[in-house]
Amino acid sequence: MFYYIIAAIIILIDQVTKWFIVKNMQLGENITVIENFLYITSHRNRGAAWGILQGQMWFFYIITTIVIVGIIYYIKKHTKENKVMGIALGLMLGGAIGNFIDRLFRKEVVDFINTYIFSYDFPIFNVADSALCVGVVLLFIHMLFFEGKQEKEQA
Ligand SMILES: CCC[C@@H]1OC(=O)[C@@H](C)C[C@H](C)CCCCC(=O)CCC[C@@H](CC)/C=C/C=C(\COC)CC[C@@H](O)[C@@H](O)C[C@H](O)CNC1=O
Repeated sequence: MFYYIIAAIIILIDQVTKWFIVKNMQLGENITVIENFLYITSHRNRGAAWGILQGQMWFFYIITTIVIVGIIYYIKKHTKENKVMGIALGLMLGGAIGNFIDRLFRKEVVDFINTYIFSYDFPIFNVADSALCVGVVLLFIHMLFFEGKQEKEQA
């Protein structure tokens, strides 16, 4: 249950930040937060990461539904003993639903976090993307660490 609360908090923060950007910024408007590193830019993306598959909304609905069902199944099945796994899945669930809401009601995703990592202009993203990425990374770290530990115990 606790992991769904993490997802709900992510969805809330994601939707509130997107609502704020849509309400208070013109499309393309740019606010400098940290010169040459972090900007808030009002941006829209009708695709997935790096703008791939522009406009393929049905594809995104299907994939996101599969992702959401898969995460809920995993939360039910595998998070009795794995708290870290549960937190990772909760973050991913919140992120997936956050972008799903945008795709359903706006037919595009609102992005606004514009960073330059080592002067590479990383694609503009949002809170939902961040939660998805942190969740994915956490899941990999946990699987690497936990699987390793399990094998050691069994060995
Ligand atoms: C984060 C997944 C993208 C997110 O997937 C989702 O919604 C999921 C739930 C549904 C998708 C239809 C299915 C996954 C597609 C896989 C994918 O795309 C490969 C991703 C790799 C990933 C490593 C884990 C890179 C990261 C990139 C970015 C995130 O940087 C923090 C740049 C984000 C910007 O391009 C921004 O414009 C994107 C826009 O917000 C819409 N977001 C999505 O489609």
